[in-house]
Amino acid sequence: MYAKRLKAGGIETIYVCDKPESFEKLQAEFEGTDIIVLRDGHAVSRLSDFIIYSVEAAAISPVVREYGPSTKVGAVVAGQTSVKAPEKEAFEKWLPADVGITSVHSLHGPSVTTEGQPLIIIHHRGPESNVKMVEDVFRSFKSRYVHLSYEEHDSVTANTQAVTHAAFLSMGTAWRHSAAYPWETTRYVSGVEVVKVNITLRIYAAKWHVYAGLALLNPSAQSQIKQYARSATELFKLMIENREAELSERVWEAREKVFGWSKDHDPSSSKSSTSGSSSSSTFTTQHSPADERQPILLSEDILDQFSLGMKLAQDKESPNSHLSLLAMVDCWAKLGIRPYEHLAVAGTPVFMLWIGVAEYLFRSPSLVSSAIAAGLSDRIHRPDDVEFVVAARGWSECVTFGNFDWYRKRFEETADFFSPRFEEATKLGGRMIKAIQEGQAVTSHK
Ligand SMILES: NC(=O)C1=CN([C@@H]2O[C@H](COP(=O)(O)OP(=O)(O)OC[C@H]3O[C@@H](n4cnc5c(N)ncnc54)[C@H](OP(=O)(O)O)[C@@H]3O)[C@@H](O)[C@H]2O)C=CC1
Ligand SMILES: O=C(O)C(=O)Cc1ccc(O)cc1
Repeated sequence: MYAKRLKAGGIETIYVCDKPESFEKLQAEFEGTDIIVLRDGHAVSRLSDFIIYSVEAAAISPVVREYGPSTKVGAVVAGQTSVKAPEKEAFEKWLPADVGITSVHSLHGPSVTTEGQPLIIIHHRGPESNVKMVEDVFRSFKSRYVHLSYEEHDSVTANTQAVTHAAFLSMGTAWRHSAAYPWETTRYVSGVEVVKVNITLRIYAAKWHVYAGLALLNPSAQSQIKQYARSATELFKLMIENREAELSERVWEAREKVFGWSKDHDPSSSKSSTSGSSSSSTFTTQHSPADERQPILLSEDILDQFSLGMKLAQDKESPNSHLSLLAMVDCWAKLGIRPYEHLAVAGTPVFMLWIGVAEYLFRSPSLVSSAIAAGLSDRIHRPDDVEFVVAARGWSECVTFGNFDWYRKRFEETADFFSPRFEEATKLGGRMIKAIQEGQAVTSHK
């Protein structure tokens, strides 16, 4: 993606390489373009003024160790790695001292437009003028530059990506263990359920190592994923033990802490009432911009257009505990995560949609009450909730254990289950993201 878009954006000379054994394959891929394919990283490093390592996070150290010493004197080196702790260590250890380090990270996948998306720039070593050079290289992307340190990068992406992916990965694992395609039941074919299903499939259709890297190698990610699993487990126990008062208190407190809305406040219906400022509150409320902004998601009717399943006229909505969402907001509250602030700095499309789904549920006091009631009494979703808790715990253990092979196996088993619908889901999901982002752009320009 970078080679092709940078070329299209006017960068004159671009050298690329893959592993030496993939040289011929890469030549075929770039045939007819002006992009110059070289045999290995030594050849690229000796010729280039700006070098971007775009490899798996787990491979960054051996790859920089091999090719870093060949870097041209005075060149600037970057990585596109999604987690920066291992990249920083590898660059410091293996790059010659006369080489600058100004790294990057585009916060989106290759099928999304670069325009308006955050592009993190990390200036770590070398003259300040290198930052301008990097900004100029990427100018044609029309991305939004965000300047962070290596450490700030890993902290913000743990908050935005790691725990969000854990939620969608758990949904996928739960559906697989229920041996049910969500679009074949009547329960996941409309409204916000469409977003849950499409994003889950989008993640499972992508490369396992991207998610494994940012979950297993980011120092802040493990504890957050563990808290998400703990939140899901504790809320579920309150549900099945029928501890209504405790469940309600916990959910409403989390709503207030994360969104700034006190229990009786419905931001959609009474714009004038104050939010999150109840003096009886025992929480320090976050003065969230949630109250002043337009909702992230589109209307339910529009979301229905992106469904993989069909809603039949006679289908009655059965109430859903939305355990995955109650657990997310509880987890954000427990960790003091401020989702809107992180979204504004460095949100990915997936994170934006996930906040949108949580916001949709938590905006409406009646939907929150109905989710709590469903959690306590509904028997239709409960088997899915059991699978969800087991799945969330399983992903958390896998990440804590830090084993890439285990992660890959868990990921690929569920990916295989969903693979027949990947093509269609990726197209639908892409259109859905575009529609929602365009809706956002329209409302933010009003
Ligand atoms: N995909 C996404 O949405 C995003 C990804 N990123 C990050 O970008 C980086 C690249 O990801 P992505 O392009 O998606 O993944 P890919 O799997 O497509 O690319 C990784 C490449 O690195 C090559 N590679 C692995 N080991 C070596 C080695 N020893 N020497 C030379 N090349 C090697 C791989 O070769 P081979 O295939 O032969 O193993 C592969 O071509 C990752 O760190 C990822 O986290 C960042 C933003 C978004
Ligand atoms: O939006 C997301 O969270 C994605 O899943 C796509 C993605 C994956 C890896 C990155 O480093 C950046 C974006």
